[in-house]
Amino acid sequence: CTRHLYPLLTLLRWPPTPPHNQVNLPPPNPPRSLAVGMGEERTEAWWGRRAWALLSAVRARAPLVQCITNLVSMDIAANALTAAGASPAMLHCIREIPDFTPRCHAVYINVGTLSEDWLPSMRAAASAGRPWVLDPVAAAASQFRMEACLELLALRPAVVRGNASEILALAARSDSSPTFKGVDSSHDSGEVLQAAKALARSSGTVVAVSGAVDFITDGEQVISASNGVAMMQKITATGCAVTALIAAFVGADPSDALAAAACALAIFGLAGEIGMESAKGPASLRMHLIDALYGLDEQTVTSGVKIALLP
Ligand SMILES: Nc1ncnc2c1ncn2[C@@H]1O[C@H](COP(=O)(O)OP(=O)(O)OP(=O)(O)O)[C@@H](O)[C@H]1O
Ligand SMILES: Cc1ncsc1CCO
Ligand SMILES: [Mg+2]
Repeated sequence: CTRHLYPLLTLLRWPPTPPHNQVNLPPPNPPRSLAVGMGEERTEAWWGRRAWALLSAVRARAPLVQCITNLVSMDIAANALTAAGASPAMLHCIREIPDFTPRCHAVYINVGTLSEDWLPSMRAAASAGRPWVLDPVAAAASQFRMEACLELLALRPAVVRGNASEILALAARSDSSPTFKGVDSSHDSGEVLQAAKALARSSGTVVAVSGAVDFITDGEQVISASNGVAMMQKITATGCAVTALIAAFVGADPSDALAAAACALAIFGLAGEIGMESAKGPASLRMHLIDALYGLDEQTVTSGVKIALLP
């Protein structure tokens, strides 16, 4: 009898669904800040404890991270987030943003395969009131892309993470670099520190430059994170994946985006170092890095991350 009843109930729209505007859940509770020991001197040991506290918070809180990211990176970003304990959702349809984005702990926006169709979704998600993180892939590729990045930047991401060339182009607001190499960097991270600081100050966000050493700045303080292996550059979209991880860390504790970005970069690099012990090349490093991220324990993180506040 119930077999026949169900189609009938569906036709009668029973049970009734609430009106559209009541389907929205309230935004997630603001996570409890992990800002313990904030007054203490930020020694290497302090950073080790902080990195472990943040990774533990991601595992415990499983922050929901909406990712509007490029088509190349979707798989590695979703897998890195899941291995770290976060909950990724690759949604980019503008019709879904009013319902879905307010429920997220953080939003990740990446312009790697930008199109006119996706830009309105990026604007809407960045404006939804959730903490969000920008990856300005190949910012200097075209005038359209540079203008899109600058427009998104004006919507105040908590963190912008790019490679050295991307940060340099954004800081100069210029898409006409003679050394432009597409999604890859033609500069070292250390070369663009002043540009990163200037960009952080002018945009009011934390800026992270990845490379052999990652630098993270709010325009005043500069933090270095020196984990990672060069082979990570030979896996496409590792930069996109680490920006997604930064979004998860910000989602787990939005109170200190500078620390969240530094710890996410160091932890991702540490997973790369451990992964490299078993890898034979880029393809197996990709797999072992994700395994290592999943398996990190307290001892490995507290003794393995290399984070320092520059004088
Ligand atoms: N020479 C290196 N030594 C150690 N780690 C590195 C090196 N170069 C990059 N990394 C690490 O690799 C990751 C990706 O950084 P990278 O600067 O290559 O990003 P990206 O150019 O934006 O990458 P993609 O566009 O492919 O996503 C970061 O975690 C970074 O710390
Ligand atoms: C290869 C590539 N092209 C656009 S995005 C992307 C992934 C690395 O940034
Ligand atoms: Mg990149």
